Order: sequence, then structure tokens, then C-alpha cells
Amino acid sequence: MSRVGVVIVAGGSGSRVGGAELKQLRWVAGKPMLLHSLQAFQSIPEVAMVVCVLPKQYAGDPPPWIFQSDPERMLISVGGKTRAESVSNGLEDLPAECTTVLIHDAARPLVSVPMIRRVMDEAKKGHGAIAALPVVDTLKRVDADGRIVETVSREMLWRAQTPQGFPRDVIVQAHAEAKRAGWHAEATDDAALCERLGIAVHVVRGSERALKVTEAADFARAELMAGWNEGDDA
Ligand SMILES: Nc1ccn([C@@H]2O[C@H](COP(=O)(O)OP(=O)(O)OP(=O)(O)O)[C@@H](O)[C@H]2O)c(=O)n1
Ligand SMILES: C[C@](O)(CO)[C@H](O)COP(=O)(O)O
Repeated sequence: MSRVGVVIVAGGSGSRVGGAELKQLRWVAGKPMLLHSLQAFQSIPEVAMVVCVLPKQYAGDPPPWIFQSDPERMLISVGGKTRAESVSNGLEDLPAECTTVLIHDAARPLVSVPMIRRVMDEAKKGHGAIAALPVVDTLKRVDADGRIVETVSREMLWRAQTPQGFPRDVIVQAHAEAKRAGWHAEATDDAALCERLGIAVHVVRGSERALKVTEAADFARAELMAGWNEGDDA
């Protein structure tokens, strides 16, 4: 059986949210954001290890609530300057037995187990897989003055979320190649690293509930979403 390793990146500074407390450690829907994701992934028996990537100052002195998980299946790694660097550090610390890897943003606390399973099952087929949602609004490209330049077709456009899953050797190679080629730092997700190498990555259905807390107002949105039952769309 292929063992699954998870990297949860929580190494960012949350500059768009602002405030004194790091966003990924703040509470949403009854517990710290990171703990929501950590417990969701650990509830899946195939998950052998979850690496939580924390900013340097927290990695050596983690918040005590992080141990309200299965400590036998949890490791802490040190974050890097960019998201990609944090992912890369987490990948290095995953035990060798983990041949499939799921990568997730701590900033998406409401990830559901069915959504994780959709990504995991697709990645186990031997290619990349990401949670995503089709674009439903009409899209406009604008100039620097906010004047519309054109309407962009939304056909075939999807919004990327996390988790994103890959065979381990594939994503490790994609990170290594991106570092060599000098575009590692600019990648905003892991699928992008594979796309540039021509490695196949498929979308599976994501969820509106798995929103990314990016700006201060997103905390209120996440609280509302937490109480929303998506039923089969979870
Ligand atoms: N150097 C970094 C940057 C980001 N992340 C993580 O990547 C996820 C997605 O990033 P984002 O939401 O953009 O978080 P921040 O980078 O912290 O936010 P900002 O860009 O507003 O500073 C978050 O869980 C964040 O903690 C990380 O582990 N290491
Ligand atoms: C990985 C991601 O969450 C997919 O939507 C997103 O790209 C992270 O981007 P950010 O620039 O770190 O907010």
C-alpha cells in the first residue's frame, strides 16, 4: 500500500491579514487554523505522517495545542522565505516510506476529509492532482487605470486550491528543477512547478468551504462557512 505523507505549510507571515498574531495560529470555528487541517489529515488512516512547517521562531517552541493531534504522526519543520521554500523544507523531512505526498495551506482550515480523499485517490493513480473550482463569473482584464481592456473567456478556467497531491518522486524532482532553473521562488502553488516541466496534473472538485484566509475579512467568512453544510459537495 502506498503510504501518504502530508506537508502543511504554515510558515508565512500573513502580511495581508496584518495584526500581532500570525494568521495560521489564530482561532477560527473553535480552534487554531493549523489544528483544523492537522486533525483532518490525521483522521485518514492512510496518512502516515504530517509535517507542519512553522516559522523559525515557532518551530523550536511550538504552540502547545499542536499536540492535540496524534504526536506519533506529526513532525515540525522550519519554514523558508517563500511558500515554495517552506514546501521544499517539509518534503525533505517526510519519512522515506511516504511515496504519495499531499501539500496543503494552513490558511485553508476548512478542508474536508472527502475533498482530501478526492485529491489523494487521484494522485495515487500516478500523476499530480489538485483541488480546484471552475470559474463562474465573467472575467475582465483591466489596465492600470481600472479600465476594461477585454473580457476573458472563463471556459476551461479553474481556481486552484489545496490540497495538491503528487507521487513523491515527481514533486521532489519538480522542486529541484525549479531551484536549478531559478523560478522556484515565484511559484504560488506546487502544480505550477510540474506544469513547467510538462508533468501531468489533473483537477478534482474542490470546495467553497476550503477558502483561503488571505485578508482580515476572511476570518468572518470562514466562521460563516464553518457552519455551512455543503452536503455532497463537501
Ligand atoms: N514563506 C512562506 C509563505 C507562505 N507559507 C504558507 O503558505 C500558505 C499560503 O500562503 P498565504 O495565504 O499567502 O500566507 P502568507 O504568505 O502568510 O500571507 P501573505 O502573503 O499575506 O504574507 C499559508 O498557509 C502560509 O503560512 C509558508 O509556509 N511559508
Ligand atoms: C496554493 C494556493 O493556495 C492555491 O490557491 C495559492 O496559490 C497560494 O497563494 P499565495 O500567493 O501564497 O496566497
